[in-house]
Parts: sequence; structure tokens; C-alpha cells
Amino acid sequence: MKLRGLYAITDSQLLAGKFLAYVEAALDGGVTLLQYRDKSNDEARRLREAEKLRELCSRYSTQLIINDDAELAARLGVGVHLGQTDGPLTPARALLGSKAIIGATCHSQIELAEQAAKEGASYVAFGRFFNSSTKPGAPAATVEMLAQARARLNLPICVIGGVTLENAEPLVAHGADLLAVVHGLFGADSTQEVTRRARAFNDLLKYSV
Ligand SMILES: Cc1ncc(COP(=O)(O)OP(=O)(O)O)c(N)n1
Ligand SMILES: Cc1nc(C(=O)O)sc1CCOP(=O)(O)O
Ligand SMILES: [Mg+2]
Repeated sequence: MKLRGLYAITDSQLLAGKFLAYVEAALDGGVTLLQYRDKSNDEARRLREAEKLRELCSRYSTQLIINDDAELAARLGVGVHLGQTDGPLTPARALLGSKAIIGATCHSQIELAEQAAKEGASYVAFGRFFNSSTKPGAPAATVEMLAQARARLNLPICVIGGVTLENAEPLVAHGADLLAVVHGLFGADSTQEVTRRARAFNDLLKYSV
């Protein structure tokens, strides 16, 4: 499966009271990967919500990715995204198996991405490219480093951090395969607008090389 398209990421605060409705609206517009990102320690809620998302994703043939938690991903039989302090990739690959999608945060460092590739990552994520209200303190990345990463890496490249329909085009032009988005997708005022945005993000990737 080619990892290219919209990578929708949930946010428990932003989606409070409309979680499943907004996620389903995004899936309706087309989502390649859906990440369940919940930074709370409420394990019971995390399991319950992740199970619901797995069911929804299977209806729309979308791959579910769990943020931070390889154990939960293994329990559900889905993929995982690991940051630099979320545990090593090699044991996660051993735990989840060769077919699982495993992503790695590489900030703006191509060397981290090369290491992640060696350790079995399925995609590498660079960011933050723009101001992000979801994660304002994330280290910054540039389109120049993205172009260099594209030239050096064979893995799918994910871009993240303040990505919107208005600013995503240069990222695609410089080699992004996956557009990872929280606010630029789920910050919409209605489910219809979420679906429209999801379609428009996918169109940005469809009509470029
Ligand atoms: C697709 C994607 N890219 C980067 C991140 C950030 O991961 P991390 O640095 O571990 O930060 P948290 O999201 O865990 O706060 C991500 N989650 N997804
Ligand atoms: C979770 C996350 N990680 C980032 C990184 O740069 O590693 S930026 C980010 C937040 C993405 O949300 P939004 O699309 O609302 O900016
Ligand atoms: Mg993390």
C-alpha cells in the first residue's frame, strides 16, 4: 500500500462532543491514515475510543495509527507513531510485525530519519513547518530541509505542524507524501466542512508528482 494522502490526527479537546461525527466526516472525504492522539492517562477511555476508531476505520478502509503507545497498538492490531522519547522502533517492529505501519518523528533532522529507516519505520515525519496551536513548542522545520530529505530518503515523508489547505502546496511540491493535520482539518465549523477539507487535501496530493 502506497502511503500518500491525508493523515488526519485527532485531538481530544478540539473534538470534545463531536469526536466520532467529525472523524467520520473526515473519513468520508478520504483519509489515508488516521492517528488517535490522546495525551491523557485515562487508559480505559483510550482503549474505548481507539476501539471505536478501529471499527470506523475498517468501514472506510483507512489505517488506524495509535500515537505513543505500541502496547495499545499491538492489542488492537493497528499501527503506531513514535516520537523520539516514546520508545525505540526496533522492539515496536518486533511487537507489531512486519506489516504494521510504524511512523517516527524526526523533527528537522535527516539523520534521525535515516536511523528510523534502518530500524524499520514505515514513514518518517518532519515538522513543525508552521505555527501550530496544537503543539506550539514543537521544533521548527523548513521546506529546504524537506527537499534535502526527499533527495536522500526512499521512505514516505510525512509533514506536520500548522498545515492547512492554504499553506500545504509548497510542502507537496518539495516532496511530502502525507499531510498530517489536526486544526487545519478538525478546526472546521461543521461536518460538511471537514469532509470538504479532507477532499481538498487529497486533491493537493493527487495532482502533483
Ligand atoms: C505524524 C506525526 N508526526 C509527528 C508527531 C509528533 O510526535 P511526538 O514528537 O512524539 O509528539 P506527540 O504527538 O506525542 O505529542 C505525531 N504525533 N504524528
Ligand atoms: C502533534 C504534532 N507534532 C508536531 C511536530 O512538529 O512534531 S506538530 C504537531 C501538532 C499538529 O497539529 P496542527 O495540525 O493543529 O498544527
Ligand atoms: Mg509522542
